[in-house]
Amino acid sequence: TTSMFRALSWTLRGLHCSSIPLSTRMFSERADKSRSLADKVAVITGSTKGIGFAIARHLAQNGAHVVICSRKQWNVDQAVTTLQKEGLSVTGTVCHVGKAEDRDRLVAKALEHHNGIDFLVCVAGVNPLVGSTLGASEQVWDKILGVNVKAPALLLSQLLPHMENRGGGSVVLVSSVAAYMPISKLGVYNTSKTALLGLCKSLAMELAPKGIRVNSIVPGLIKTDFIQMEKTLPYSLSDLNKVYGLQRLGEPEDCAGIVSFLCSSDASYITGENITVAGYSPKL
Ligand SMILES: NC(=O)C1=CN([C@@H]2O[C@H](COP(=O)(O)OP(=O)(O)OC[C@H]3O[C@@H](n4cnc5c(N)ncnc54)[C@H](OP(=O)(O)O)[C@@H]3O)[C@@H](O)[C@H]2O)C=CC1
Ligand SMILES: O=C1Nc2ccccc2C1=O
Repeated sequence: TTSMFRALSWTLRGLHCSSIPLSTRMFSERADKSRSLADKVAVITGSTKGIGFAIARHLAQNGAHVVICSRKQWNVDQAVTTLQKEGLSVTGTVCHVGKAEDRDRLVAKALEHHNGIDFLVCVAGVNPLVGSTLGASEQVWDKILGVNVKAPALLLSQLLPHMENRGGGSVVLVSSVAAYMPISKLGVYNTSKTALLGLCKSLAMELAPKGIRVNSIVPGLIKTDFIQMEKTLPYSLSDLNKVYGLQRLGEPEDCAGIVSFLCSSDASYITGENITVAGYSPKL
């Protein structure tokens, strides 16, 4: 509960609500110490739109230098320009996370002006298939697992020495409630998002001795371009939230404060966690 309260405080800080009454002196002192991510460097994949863009903006508002990327140069240019105009420290490059040479370019970009990397947030994800799991071609399996599951691990392996240089770091993976509760006709995607939860646990264990924490966020339905294909499904996923939840769909910004929190020193004893951001709780 305390960590969720801190997470909420981070979310509100991002919205510049600095006048929140803090209940205890101890909490207040700790929060002050960890206010800033200044001098930290964050790499965020799939960050020119939607959830990744909101996370990039929030981390940068908290003082981090943020390196954004996505597949399309135009999207990168637009996103960098928008955030720089807001006075934020942001650079970017084209990177399709499934391509080794693109990942190399991203790492080089992140190291251009800085001598290490502190945070990696893996947001890029794809779902090219609406259809049955067993009807999926090998090509579809390779694409979905390649981008959603393999790429975060491969990119992290490239960034690892640069995180170790900094004496530790924080990694955040982006799964989905589809990991817990399969969405019909998205079987391969569901499977990839469940695999990410396993990846989170394994990496958390392997990297703990190096002081690198690995957590994941598990979004529910968030209003972005990604969910356009929901309209092709024979039912409305937002009904779930209407029955169990906070009676609204999520906004990309709903996913941002929790990531800044997980990167911050307030979360320094939290690793291997999967945190749902769905307006309802799909698990015990
Ligand atoms: N929206 C939702 O309801 C939910 C989303 N998620 C997850 O959140 C993540 C982001 O989704 P969301 O923000 O909604 O999607 P958006 O479509 O709004 O944004 C996706 C971003 O990722 C980039 N991108 C796509 N493919 C790649 C790739 N191969 N390499 C690098 N960048 C890429 C896109 O830019 P470009 O086209 O230039 O590459 C864009 O910047 C995904 O992993 C998704 O599975 C999870 C649960 C719910
Ligand atoms: O792709 C997705 N579509 C969704 C709809 C509802 C909840 C999660 C998701 C996804 O991750």
